[in-house]
Amino acid sequence: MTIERHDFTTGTELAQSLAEVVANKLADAIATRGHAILAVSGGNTPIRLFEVLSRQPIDWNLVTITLVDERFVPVDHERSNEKLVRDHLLREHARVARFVGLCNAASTVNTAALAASSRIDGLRRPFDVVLLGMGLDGHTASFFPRADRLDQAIDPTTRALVLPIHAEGAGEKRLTLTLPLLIEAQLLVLHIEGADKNVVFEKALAGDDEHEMPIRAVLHHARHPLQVYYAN
Ligand SMILES: O=C1O[C@H](COP(=O)(O)O)[C@@H](O)[C@H](O)[C@H]1O
Repeated sequence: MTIERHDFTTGTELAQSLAEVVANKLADAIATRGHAILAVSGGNTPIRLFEVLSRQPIDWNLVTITLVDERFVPVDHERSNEKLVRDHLLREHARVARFVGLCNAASTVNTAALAASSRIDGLRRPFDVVLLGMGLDGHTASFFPRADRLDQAIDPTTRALVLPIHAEGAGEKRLTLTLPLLIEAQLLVLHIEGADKNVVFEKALAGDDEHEMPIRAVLHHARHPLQVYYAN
């Protein structure tokens, strides 16, 4: 496992620096392959980053944005990661990007996962940029400790793309991209803010049990150095 750590005094400085790095990577992909793919996390941490990123002057009409995970709620629900992306990232210059969500009007999380798998299967791999977050329980994407499908979700050899997943600590049922899609990203970023998350991250580095702290599956299998962006 190789980690490259980037520490910042404030979340604002982090957002500015990371937004430029992500935009440059997307612009490189556009120059080389004609389009770029960005997969982002939900939750609260990326809001400031999304807003700075949305103002980066790149060819957003050639960028596809998707999610690493989603809560199985209506897409206009306050806890929807899609809503977060629509409100904070798909605006300014980035409003013209193509968005591929994980939720649809499916009546069950299983059928939503099947539909999302076929949409994700249509995207070029490896993704150019994957932005991960981490919860205080050591989850990333929707790889929660004790989740019902955690074994398959963090299997680096699984052929599944999107899984329905449920865990006690996760609130609603979830949809998650599986580990292979994340670890093969050309630029893989873990974005964490706050001293409490830093403590959790140090604990993850100090142990091996991926079921206890599923973020370790990313640490163990990332194909390129994991870029850790941290602000107090
Ligand atoms: O539930 C989720 O939580 C994590 C971390 O969120 P945060 O609010 O602590 O930043 C997030 O990475 C994930 O995408 C989201 O679904």
